[in-house]
Amino acid sequence: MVQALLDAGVRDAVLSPGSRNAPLSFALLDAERAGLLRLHTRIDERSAGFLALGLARTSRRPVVVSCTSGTAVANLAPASLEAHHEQLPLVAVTADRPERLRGTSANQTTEQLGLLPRSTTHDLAFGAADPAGVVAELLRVTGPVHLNVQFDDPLTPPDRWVPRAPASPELPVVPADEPAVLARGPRTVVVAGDGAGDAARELAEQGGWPLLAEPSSGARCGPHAIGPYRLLLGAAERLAAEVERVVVVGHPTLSRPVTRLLARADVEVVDLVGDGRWQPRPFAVDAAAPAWTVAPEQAAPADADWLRRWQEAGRSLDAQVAALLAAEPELTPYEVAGAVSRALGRDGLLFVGPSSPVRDLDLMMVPRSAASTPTVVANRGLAGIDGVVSSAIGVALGRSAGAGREAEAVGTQRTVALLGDVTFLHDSGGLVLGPVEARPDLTLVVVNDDGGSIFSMLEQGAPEHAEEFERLFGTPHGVDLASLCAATRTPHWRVESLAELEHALAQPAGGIEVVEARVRRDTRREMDERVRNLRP
Ligand SMILES: Cc1ncc(C[n+]2csc(CCOP(=O)(O)OP(=O)(O)O)c2C)c(N)n1
Ligand SMILES: C=C(O[C@H]1C=C[C@H](C(=O)CCC(=O)O)[C@@H](C(=O)O)[C@@H]1O)C(=O)O
Ligand SMILES: [Mg+2]
Repeated sequence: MVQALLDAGVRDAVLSPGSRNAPLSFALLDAERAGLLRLHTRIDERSAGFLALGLARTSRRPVVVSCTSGTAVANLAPASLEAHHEQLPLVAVTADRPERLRGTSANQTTEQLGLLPRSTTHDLAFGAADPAGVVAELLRVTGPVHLNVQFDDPLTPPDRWVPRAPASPELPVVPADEPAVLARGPRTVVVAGDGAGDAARELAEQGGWPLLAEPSSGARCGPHAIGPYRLLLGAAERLAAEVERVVVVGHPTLSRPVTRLLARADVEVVDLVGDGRWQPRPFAVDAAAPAWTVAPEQAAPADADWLRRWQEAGRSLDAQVAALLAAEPELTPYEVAGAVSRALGRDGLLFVGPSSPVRDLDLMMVPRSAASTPTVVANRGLAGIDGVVSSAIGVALGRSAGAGREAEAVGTQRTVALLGDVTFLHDSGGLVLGPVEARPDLTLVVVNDDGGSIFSMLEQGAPEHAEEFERLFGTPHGVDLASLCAATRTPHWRVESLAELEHALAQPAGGIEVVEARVRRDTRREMDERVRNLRP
């Protein structure tokens, strides 16, 4: 089975300890000893799943996560769900008791098929005829896979196994789709959500249209990208009212003004479907194709000033946001996001957590040239706050040279993560690594406002809910992150000012480190309102 996984392109495996999965554990170690894969062990299966997800994201290979039977399997569900919504190749190989024990009160025995509901599932009977064929077939699907393997005693191998070097599988080459032709036509904007890719930027530049690109779109660069687009789409914004057509690419998830724009009855929506991961759309679509190109012979856009007006308005708002923040007496979360985005160059990679950090980055990440923009990735499939520390470690490891790894999937410079304090606490167990586990260079920038500030800026943050807010939504915790990091001997640096933060970012310690930026949460709603009320 492990040989089949190697032949299918697996080069990383994450293992959580157990007895029932011992046959697999020994075989995975044998494969590592043969230099054919990297084995990572993690105590917590939920962290293991998200570590594997991060590895799959940047290595662009299927990654195995393996565990014992029982509740361990259910702990892989969050990462498997995220893998489904992002169509990432997560291969859960779970150990099970033999079928004859199912439905009995045998120890650590439950119905494991279906525990990972959005995964292509196969139940492999003990001693099955052709496990390799099963694995090879399973790994041809896109998205998460659940291979449930019944193991029977004895669980420890009589001798060691010597795997053979896998034939390097030709990673599937997806043929480029023949693009459909799009008239230059009306006042158009291109919305690039998570995973959109460079096609969104290229189309916007072909059409002469403004590009409204989220940080993890892979398109937030070039002269058409409008940084503070979300403010320009705000309620009272004239430019937004003039939009007649939207080309939507990738998975937009960040802001209600974009959701409202896509839902407008007077706006034509053209969908660049790509690989179809996010179909069907939650809004009406007037035209869809896997690829689009602008008719070269078409006349110039109906409104020759359309792009220039967006660019000027964007520059005006950028300047106003900078002035507003400069007048703040203390470090703000917006400045943290801006400093982190400036700290990375072309080959840098930023993993951004959900909630306010990704939205602050959406406002503050000033678009640069395509040649100088770092890669930005996030778990936007379901925007969970779970597993973010582990996914960030996995993303960093997936970039580094490993067993049998070809050239870098993405960049070679440093990896930084930007996440909130509640998100960090939710997976601080991701910092628990054994003494021989591979450790990447990774700076985790934790924006600590002692709770969940996102809720302050939503309906539940309104003054009428003030009495219940902290207990139900703010969830202050008072955790001392320095002590928490000390427990795993993770270097920790607390900063209170922009200068300190920039200094910390310029001095990466090597290995996994935490830079804690202390900011206020009690002024967030009011400051957010002032930002949203800015007008070009
Ligand atoms: C697994 C999961 N649980 C709960 C939520 C709901 N949720 C979204 S954001 C958030 C709070 C995040 O707080 P923090 O990480 O500190 O970010 P902040 O908004 O304070 O910057 C919560 C609980 C979620 N998205 N995923
Ligand atoms: C808190 C959760 O997620 C919510 C976070 C923000 C979303 C939102 O409305 C952002 C508004 C904006 O920036 O324009 C909200 C939403 O999509 O409605 C998310 O539910 C959560 O419960 O996970
Ligand atoms: Mg917070």
